[in-house]
Amino acid sequence: MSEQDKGVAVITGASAGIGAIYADRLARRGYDLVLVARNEERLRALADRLTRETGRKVEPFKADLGRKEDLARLEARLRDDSSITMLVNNAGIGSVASILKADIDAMEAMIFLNITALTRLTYAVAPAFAARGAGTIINISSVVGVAVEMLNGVYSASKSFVLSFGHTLQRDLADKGVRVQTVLPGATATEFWDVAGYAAQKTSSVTMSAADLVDAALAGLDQGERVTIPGLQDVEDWERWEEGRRSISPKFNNAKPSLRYGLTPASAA
Ligand SMILES: NC(=O)C1=CN([C@@H]2O[C@H](COP(=O)(O)OP(=O)(O)OC[C@H]3O[C@@H](n4cnc5c(N)ncnc54)[C@H](OP(=O)(O)O)[C@@H]3O)[C@@H](O)[C@H]2O)C=CC1
Ligand SMILES: N[C@@H](C=O)C(=O)O
Repeated sequence: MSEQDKGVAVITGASAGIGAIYADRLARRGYDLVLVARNEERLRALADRLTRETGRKVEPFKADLGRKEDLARLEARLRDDSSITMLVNNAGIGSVASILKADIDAMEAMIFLNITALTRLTYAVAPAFAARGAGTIINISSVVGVAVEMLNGVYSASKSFVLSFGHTLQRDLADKGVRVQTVLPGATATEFWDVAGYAAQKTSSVTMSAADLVDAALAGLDQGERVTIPGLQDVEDWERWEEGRRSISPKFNNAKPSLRYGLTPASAA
């Protein structure tokens, strides 16, 4: 790999929305690309345009990450291709339905794509990056991973998983030369909302463009942020939240239940 060569970025969910913008921006930053999604026609059109405009090598990789066989093909590629230097775990679907309206099979499929696929792809690439002492993993979570009551509960919980998983990846990979960034988009104007069942959100005054979202997320990566929340205006709000979470953590484990439960500890009985 030459000095200007950034290697290959694998982007899941690259046929539309946030993933397609990552593809554009990373090609312009000098990455060759592997673009993953189900819609091959869209992937090819994007790959042709980016190759024409940037001269980078761009490969469409048709895969339904909701299917184990397709996921396994991509896992193998991530394990075996030493030119891969970045994974953007972006593919995901959402819903606005409450538990009384949502279909359980659709929820299971969402869990598989948003959690299982993202986890398996990370587990495939992380040992290779750690062995090479370099690599970047970008996981797309959501602000609803924190503001969990805002959308469908399974969707929000899946994004809380991505945020928690990111914290421990950062802990486990910190001294291995592997960067891990977790991105929490707020409402962003993409087809996500057509799939989720609330298309009107795309034109709301608080909704960000996918271009602004990705440009801010990449600026956050450049600044060394581990968690990037493009819409949050004051980063101290996040820092206070994190400080609260970290300061309560050492207080949870205790051999005795709290006095507020009024129990006589078993050890004294
Ligand atoms: N838009 C928003 O407001 C927010 C989005 N996010 C997150 O951002 C990420 C990207 O979403 P966004 O760009 O908005 O949504 P889009 O619907 O615009 O894009 C989703 C992408 O994922 C791909 N995809 C969906 N299902 C599968 C599958 N089974 N296998 C492979 N690829 C799949 C789609 O391609 P194809 O159909 O061709 O397979 C598409 O490329 C998601 O993880 C989402 O949860 C987070 C917060 C807010
Ligand atoms: N983050 C968006 C969805 O995940 C939202 O804010 O609605």
